[in-house]
Amino acid sequence: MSDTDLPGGPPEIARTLIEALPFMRRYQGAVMVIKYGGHAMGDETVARDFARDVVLLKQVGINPVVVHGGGPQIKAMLGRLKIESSFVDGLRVTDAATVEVVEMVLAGKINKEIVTAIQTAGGKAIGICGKDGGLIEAVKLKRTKRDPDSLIEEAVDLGFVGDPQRINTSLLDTLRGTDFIPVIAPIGVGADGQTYNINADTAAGAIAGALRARKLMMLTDVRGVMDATRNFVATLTDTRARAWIADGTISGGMIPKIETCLGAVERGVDAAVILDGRVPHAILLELFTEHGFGTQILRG
Ligand SMILES: Nc1ncnc2c1ncn2[C@@H]1O[C@H](COP(=O)(O)OP(=O)(O)O)[C@@H](O)[C@H]1O
Ligand SMILES: CC(=O)N[C@@H](CCC(=O)OP(=O)(O)O)C(=O)O
Repeated sequence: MSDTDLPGGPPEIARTLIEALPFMRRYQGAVMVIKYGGHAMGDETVARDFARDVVLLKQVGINPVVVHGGGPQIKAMLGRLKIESSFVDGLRVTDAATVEVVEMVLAGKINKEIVTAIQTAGGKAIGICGKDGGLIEAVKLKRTKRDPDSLIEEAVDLGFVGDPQRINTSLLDTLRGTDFIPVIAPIGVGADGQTYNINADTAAGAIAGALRARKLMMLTDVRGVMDATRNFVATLTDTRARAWIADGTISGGMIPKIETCLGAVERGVDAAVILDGRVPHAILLELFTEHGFGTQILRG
């Protein structure tokens, strides 16, 4: 039997593994923060593949840290409980009843589902939220909006939406030398014990910055960042990103995502990438191929 009888068979698999080798060597021991968005985790097969990818990273000596969202799942639970919800610039306005549901869904249900998926894929995972070990110290997020008529900056009250002030990495540092993969729900805690709902992108960026991660990967439900004509862009600079936010090319949930990536590279993360988590093995394609897979956010 010749190689041509084996389309996508052993020779191609071997080539793929060989191509991955230099990247595996380059990333040996590196911390990779993976933001796993609520939209990216919808499908059961994709969720299983995600877990397998994370286990593979750990197996080859990389240190994945998973920070997850769960916006659609929070929406569904709030709907069942008949609690109304609204968003300002991609952030959920969070009152006392809402923050309770957010914590239940994120730190309870979703966090443990991801832990179970990783364990089922043969890895070891430990699920925590920003309260555990005082991981994410937060304060109430301050937001202002300019009134288009008077041009005066007005305060917008988002309720219990948190702004991470300090990331206590000691628990994550301890886990780094072990087999355990941390899975983090974006719930923060105030000095007074108040629970805060933190946008998962923001939490992932703060954690990636504090850990000086090699890469921050933001898994979402689009190919990457799209320009005004809806074409995929492979790289996006700071200046262009800000212009596109101002003219509406980038909107909604993509705004905190881009702001987070910009903040992370400023804080010393080598690369921040937005990629399609619905594509099977998106993480492996990003890390172990020459051209990567998503939109890379750059300074300048
Ligand atoms: N320029 C843009 N390029 C890509 N997506 C965009 C853009 N502007 C807005 N979006 C929206 O941002 C969404 C991703 O943000 P979000 O829904 O918060 O995802 P996640 O739940 O994964 O965090 C996309 O589904 C898309 O509708
Ligand atoms: C303040 C704020 O908006 N918090 C988010 C937290 C979850 C999240 O960010 O989930 P995704 O990554 O799936 O969008 C929320 O309540 O939906």
